[in-house]
Amino acid sequence: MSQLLEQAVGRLDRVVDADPDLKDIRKLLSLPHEVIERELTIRRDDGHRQHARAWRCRYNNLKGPTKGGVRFAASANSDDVSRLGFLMTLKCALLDLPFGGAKGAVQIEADDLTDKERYQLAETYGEVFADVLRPDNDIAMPDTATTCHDMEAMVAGLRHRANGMARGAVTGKPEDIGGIALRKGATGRGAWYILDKLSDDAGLDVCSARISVQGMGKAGAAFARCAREAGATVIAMSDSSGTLFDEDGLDVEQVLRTKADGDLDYVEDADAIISLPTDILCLAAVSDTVSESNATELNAQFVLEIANAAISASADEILRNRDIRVGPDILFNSGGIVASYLEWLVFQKGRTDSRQEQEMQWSDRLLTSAHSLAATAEECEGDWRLAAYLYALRDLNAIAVAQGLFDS
Ligand SMILES: NC(=O)c1ccc[n+]([C@@H]2O[C@H](COP(=O)([O-])OP(=O)(O)OC[C@H]3O[C@@H](n4cnc5c(N)ncnc54)[C@H](O)[C@@H]3O)[C@@H](O)[C@H]2O)c1
Repeated sequence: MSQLLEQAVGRLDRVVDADPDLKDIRKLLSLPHEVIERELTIRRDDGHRQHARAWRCRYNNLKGPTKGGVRFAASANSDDVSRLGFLMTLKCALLDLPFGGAKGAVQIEADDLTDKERYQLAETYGEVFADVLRPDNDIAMPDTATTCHDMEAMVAGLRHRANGMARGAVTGKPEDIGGIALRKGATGRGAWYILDKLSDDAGLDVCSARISVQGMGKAGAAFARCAREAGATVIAMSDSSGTLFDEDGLDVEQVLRTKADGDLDYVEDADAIISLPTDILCLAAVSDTVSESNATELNAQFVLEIANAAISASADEILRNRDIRVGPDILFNSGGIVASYLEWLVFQKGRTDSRQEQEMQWSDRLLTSAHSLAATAEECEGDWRLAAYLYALRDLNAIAVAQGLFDS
C-alpha cells in the first residue's frame, strides 16, 4: 500500500479500538476498489503534443455509484488520489448520501495552460474516462483548481464518446447545462453553517470570534465571507504567496477583489498564518498543512479542516493533547458534496426543486450529520475526528453485513 493511503487508513485503528465490531469493515476499506491510470494527450497552442498521467480512483461503492472531484495539479499521483477517494467514501457515509467515494486527477501544471488548452484538458479527461463516468457508476465534480467551466468541457468530452448520460455523470456544471445555483460556494458556506450549529458543543461564540483563513480559493473565500457577514472578525487570510493580517479585522470583500486584480500586499509569508494567535483557524488550502513538525506552533482554540487531510494523524494527537479541538474534513467540507447530490437528483428526477427547497434539503442534511457527529462524540470524549469516523464506519459496516460480505 502507498504511504498517504496507508496513513489515512491507519486512522481507522483508533475506530476499531473504540468499536471492535468494525474490524472487518476496516479491512475491507484498506484498499481501493479500482484505480484507473490512463494517458491523456492535449495539443498545446504552439502545436506540440503534451502527455499527462490521469487517474480515476473508485474507492468503494458499497453505498452506490462512486462520486468525487477531479483536480489538475502538478503534484497529483495515484497514492494521493486513492487517499482522497478513501476520505470521500467516509464523507458520503457520514452524510448518509447514496454514493461511494471516488477521486480523479491529472498530473499537470494547470496555471501554464491557456483557456483553450485548459478546455481541451477537461474535455479530454471526459473522453478518456467516458467508459467509467456515468450517473449510475461514477460521477465527477470540481476540486482543487477546477471550476464549473472545466465540468462543462468534461460533459462535452463524454458526449464525444457517445456517453448519452453526460450531464448526470458530472456535477458542479454551469446552470445553463443542468447545474444548480446552490453549488457555488457551498463548501465554504457549509463549513460556516456546521460550525455555527455546533458552536455550543465546541464552546465557541463564533459570531464574535477572531478567525484566520488559510486559502483564498473557492472554499476559503466563501467561508471568510460567511464569517464576516455573521459578525466575526477575520484577522488573517493567506494564499500560496503570503499572509495578510489586521488585528482589527480585514475587509474580506476588499481583500478578495484585490486578489482578483493580483495586487495583494502581504505582510508575512504563507506559512505564518499557522502560528498566529486566533480563536478559529480554518485550513482551506491544501492537504498536509499541519504535521508533527508544526502542530506545536498552532495558537488557536479550534481548527477547522476544509482542505482534505489538512492535519496528519500524529498532528491530530498533538492537538488533542493540547486541548485544541479539530473540526474534521469529512464533515466540515461536506457542503459541496451535498449540493452535488442535489444536482445529481435533478438529473435523476427530471425536474428541479425551487432554490428555497434545495436550500432546505441542503441545510437539513448538514444539520442531521452535525447532530449525528455531536451525539457520537459523547462516546469519544468529545473527539470529533473519532466520532465522524466511527459514525461513517458503522454505516458502511451495516451495509456490508446486510450484503453478506463478511463471514459470520
Ligand atoms: N471547493 C470545494 O467544493 C471543496 C470541497 C471539498 C474539499 N475541498 C478542499 O478544500 C481545499 C481548497 O479547495 P478550493 O476549491 O478552495 O481550491 P482552490 O484551488 O479554489 O483554492 C486553493 C487556495 O489555496 C491556496 N494555497 C495553496 N497553497 C497554499 C499555501 N501553502 N498556503 C496558503 N494558501 C495556499 C491557493 O492560493 C488558493 O487560494 C482543497 O484541499 C480541496 O480539496 C474543496
